[in-house]
Amino acid sequence: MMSSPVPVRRKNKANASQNIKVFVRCRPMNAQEKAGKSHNIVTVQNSREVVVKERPTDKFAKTFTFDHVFGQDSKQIDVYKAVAKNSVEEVLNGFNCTIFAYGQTGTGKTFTMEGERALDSTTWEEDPLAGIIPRCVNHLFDELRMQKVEFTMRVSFLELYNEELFDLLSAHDDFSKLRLYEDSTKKGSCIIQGLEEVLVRSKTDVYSILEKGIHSTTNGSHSYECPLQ
Ligand SMILES: Nc1ncnc2c1ncn2[C@@H]1O[C@H](COP(=O)(O)OP(=O)(O)OP(=O)(O)O)[C@@H](O)[C@H]1O
Repeated sequence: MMSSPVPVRRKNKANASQNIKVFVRCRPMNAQEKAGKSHNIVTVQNSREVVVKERPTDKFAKTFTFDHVFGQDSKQIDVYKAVAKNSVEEVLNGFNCTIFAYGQTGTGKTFTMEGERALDSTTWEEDPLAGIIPRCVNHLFDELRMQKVEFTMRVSFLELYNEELFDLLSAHDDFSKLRLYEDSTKKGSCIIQGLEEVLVRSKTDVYSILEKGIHSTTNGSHSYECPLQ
């Protein structure tokens, strides 16, 4: 079993001291690990703690505490509700939020952020396997439609691979135009110059951008960051 921590940076007026949250999601063993008779080194002790024991015979174990721990049977909807739902609401209140999935290859970042498509499901929206990104989009558009406000939404999709930046929505193959700067006017922010920003009008627009971006990834591997602004 491996773990994939998902820290969430939040600016919350009411709780400004707690603007970063760290979650861990443990994925089930895959077929190869089962066939190889691998053993779990991580046990979910309760909703906040994992216990790591490198070998089953080890006497000593280390306990790590997080804001929330998701076990191997956790559902996409429950991860969304605990990790991202509040951030979407904060974005709608004018705050910037980032949801960042971190973990070694094969730990479940793509599964958590993007999700998968169940065979019998026609849209991202109804899909129980949809991850955090399509669920955020769904939530944002539903809320904005209910509030009947005028809005503009632009989407960028960026991959950081082997310390290089790739614009997944760019029509050109020349990635050298992408440059990363610290934003001197906003503390803690950065600017990616040259990054494509696509205007979107509906959930469907975003889902097709998501599909397009996924097809452009290097190796199908991602470093996932989902900035909500
Ligand atoms: N919570 C989960 N429940 C069931 N299967 C999962 C879960 N998390 C990951 N998997 C499965 O594990 C495999 C690896 O997951 P995934 O591709 O999301 O990893 P990753 O961290 O994005 O890897 P990489 O960095 O190489 O892109 C996939 O086949 C995925 O379906």
